[in-house]
Amino acid sequence: MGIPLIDFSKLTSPDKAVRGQEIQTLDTACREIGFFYLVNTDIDTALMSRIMKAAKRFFDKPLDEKLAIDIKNSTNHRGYGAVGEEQLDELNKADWKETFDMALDLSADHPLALKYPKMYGPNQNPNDPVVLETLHDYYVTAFSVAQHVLTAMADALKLESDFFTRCFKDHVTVLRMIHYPPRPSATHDNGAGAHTDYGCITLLLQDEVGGLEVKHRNGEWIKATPMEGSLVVNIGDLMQRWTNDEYTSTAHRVRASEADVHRYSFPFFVEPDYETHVACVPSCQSKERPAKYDPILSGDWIQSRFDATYAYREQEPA
Ligand SMILES: O=C(O)CCC(=O)C(=O)O
Ligand SMILES: [Fe+2]
Repeated sequence: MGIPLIDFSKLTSPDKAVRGQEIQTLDTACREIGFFYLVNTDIDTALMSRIMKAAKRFFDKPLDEKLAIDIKNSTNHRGYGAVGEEQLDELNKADWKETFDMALDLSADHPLALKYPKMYGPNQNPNDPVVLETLHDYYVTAFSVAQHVLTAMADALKLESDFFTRCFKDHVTVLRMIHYPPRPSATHDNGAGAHTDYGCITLLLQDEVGGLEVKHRNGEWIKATPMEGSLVVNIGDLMQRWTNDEYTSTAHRVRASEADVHRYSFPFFVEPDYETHVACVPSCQSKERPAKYDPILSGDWIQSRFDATYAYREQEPA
């Protein structure tokens, strides 16, 4: 089984029959593999190529300029992460990548930043206005695409259409740029270690290099081969929990690029308001299938997943 393809223009079609059929395909993809390609979105090829250029511009800057916005100096995890800083798979080698994270930009004295300082607060922005403007444009457009996908998922799960989207007032959705530089040695085959994503859904834009692999439930790793103009979307842990394990958060990894090859990718981690009450959705439980998980605040859950990654990193630096 490969990775299914969903047509965003059909998901948002005014023709009920067309939309209904695509929602059915979406539902099956979310249950069976938790990954799909999304085509014909509002992120047009011009915006895709703008953000690719912006990433090259940003990561090409001298290291000391990037370290001026080091993610280590941010309590709320925003800014630049140097190579070796993140290790997603604790049994493997350090991820061979550098990153940049941004999200909703709140001042440090905003009530939410005071209450949840690890999640809310200021961004650490690149000082290049072209890069910053591009990131902003991409964020806004990707957010709108994500909201349409979440609406379709709510419909697929027979919930009120805004069941998920109403939880995105003070959301913690993160846009990340990743640069995978050429691998340091022939034996370092790890771009990003095997992991699942923490949030609701992730919308990933990748360049033409390839390397992303998805773990099928039969144990095989399937290549998510780049498809021009598409996003790769996957279900995260929070959505899996919300749906009582009906929608699947699937492990994935990135193989290191070949010698001399640079890869760029852009995950958009769609995560709701910290105080979203995540309790098993009504349509995913019954007498025969009781709720498996206790209700939890979205932010507490995401934070606990995050802290687990950090704890490991602090014990055993890469
Ligand atoms: O770079 C990629 O293709 C995937 C990255 C990823 O899975 C992540 O950052 O969570
Ligand atoms: Fe991921």
